[in-house]
Amino acid sequence: MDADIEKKAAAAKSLDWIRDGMLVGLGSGSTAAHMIRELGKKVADGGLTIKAVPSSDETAELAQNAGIQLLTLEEAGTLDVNIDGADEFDAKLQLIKGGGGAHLREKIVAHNSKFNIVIADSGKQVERLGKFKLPLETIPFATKNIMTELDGMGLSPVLRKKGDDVYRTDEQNYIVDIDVFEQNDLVALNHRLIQIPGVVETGLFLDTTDVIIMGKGEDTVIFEK
Ligand SMILES: O=C[C@H](O)[C@H](O)[C@H](O)COP(=O)(O)O
Repeated sequence: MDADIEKKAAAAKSLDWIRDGMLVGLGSGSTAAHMIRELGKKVADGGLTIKAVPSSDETAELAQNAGIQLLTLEEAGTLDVNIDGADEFDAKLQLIKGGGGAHLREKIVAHNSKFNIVIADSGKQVERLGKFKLPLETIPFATKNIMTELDGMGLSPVLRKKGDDVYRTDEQNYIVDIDVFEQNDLVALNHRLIQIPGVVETGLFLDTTDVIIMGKGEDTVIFEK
């Protein structure tokens, strides 16, 4: 089944959780983009009034074009619900995110939301996280040394590029992708990674998710905590 059909199905279903007057976190990536366009349609129809906080510059532009009223996180404070995509998820509702380099702001938005919904196509479901390389957002000043340290930990770091240039996040940091497939204790690993000065955030979302809506063909399957 076409992954995009499943992304659309999951995105459409997630709007069942949105109520009038809510403050909504908007994730990033192609699945979140489907959700934002659908949300925009509901707002334009006049049936729904919400305000939203975007998790990336790209999402902000998309949401503005969809007619969704945006707030900064500072203005919003705590959000009622956040809807975002994922690169991988497992049976414990643990995620790898950051394939699009947005996981720093995404994690901040998730942390500041009362309820977190993840939307994904069925190709994102895995038995064990780590086939997808784990993105780390790093401070440019420290990145070469961080990569040497990660190499010493056997994590095969790769600096993300965009064409011939080094990829820059919305916060103007770098992304280093690492191999965590052989790692048995992701909680301990995450803790160790975040302790390295200059590692700003990891793409491991281990305990933020409340519900995962997975597209399965044109239907959806729901996984709850
Ligand atoms: O940095 C990007 C985000 O974490 C996305 O939510 C993630 O990469 C999933 O993207 P997509 O829905 O395009 O597969």
